Amino acid sequence: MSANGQCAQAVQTARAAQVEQGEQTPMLKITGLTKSFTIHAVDRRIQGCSNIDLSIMPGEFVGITGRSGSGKSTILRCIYRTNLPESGSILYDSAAFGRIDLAQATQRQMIYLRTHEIGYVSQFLSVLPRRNAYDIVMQSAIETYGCNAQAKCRRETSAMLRHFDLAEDLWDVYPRTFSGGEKLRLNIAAAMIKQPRLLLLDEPTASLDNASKIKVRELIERLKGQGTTMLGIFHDLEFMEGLCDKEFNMQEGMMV
Ligand SMILES: Nc1ncnc2c1ncn2[C@@H]1O[C@H](COP(=O)(O)OP(=O)(O)OP(=O)(O)O)[C@@H](O)[C@H]1O
Repeated sequence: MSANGQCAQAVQTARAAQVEQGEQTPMLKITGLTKSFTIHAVDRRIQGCSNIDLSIMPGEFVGITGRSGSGKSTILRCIYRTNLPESGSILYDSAAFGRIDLAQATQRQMIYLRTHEIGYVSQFLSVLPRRNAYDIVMQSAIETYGCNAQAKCRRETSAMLRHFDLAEDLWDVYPRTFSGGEKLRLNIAAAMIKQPRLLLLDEPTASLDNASKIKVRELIERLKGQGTTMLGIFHDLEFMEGLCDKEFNMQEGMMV
């Protein structure tokens, strides 16, 4: 068994003991998270988020709302570590590493977690060069099911692309030319095929029509049913209704 496999087994045993003793720990516990940005060109400091405390239990769906620029995405980017937190801790209950502070984790640990445990869907697709739409989702499937399960990966990839109504004549096209909604649907398909333990959703319905929003909602409900823990930012309050277990509002970098 690999080192990661042994580590994951030890973590599972410890977790089972906790559940037996009725001490379920949060999947994510953020304490005092602060992040500001320095814009050197104008010698200015801009507050992203300030002194954020937030706990999410396993399987919970937590929603964050708030005005544009209030710091919502900064929190998600600190968890995913595309922003390096300035202070505070982000304790994540990892399957492979046990309790790990994402604010302090190494790059190698973060790459492992992004590949296997933590998914991120943003309103923007970071397009990979020379990868067509099918290959992008297929790559996520291979990372999930392994390269020995090619047939299953192909089946799941096609099913996911069809679920999000991505026209088959776009499957072999580089997504650089896609519309905003097509890019977003592809992004969601690639993230959701992984069935991550923790899914971060940064306005996943921003440029979708109603039919696509319903499909996103269906998939979120399915993931929730499977026990995926989710933290999502939404402007569309109607979409959030009945979906979130807890809801927080951000104002000027603080959670209220
Ligand atoms: N990389 C960066 N460099 C400089 N300033 C940044 C950077 N990222 C975010 N900010 C600033 O931090 C503040 C919070 O940004 P953030 O993206 O978290 O807001 P938001 O609430 O997600 O907004 P929106 O709803 O419009 O996406 C904003 O004032 C923004 O200009």
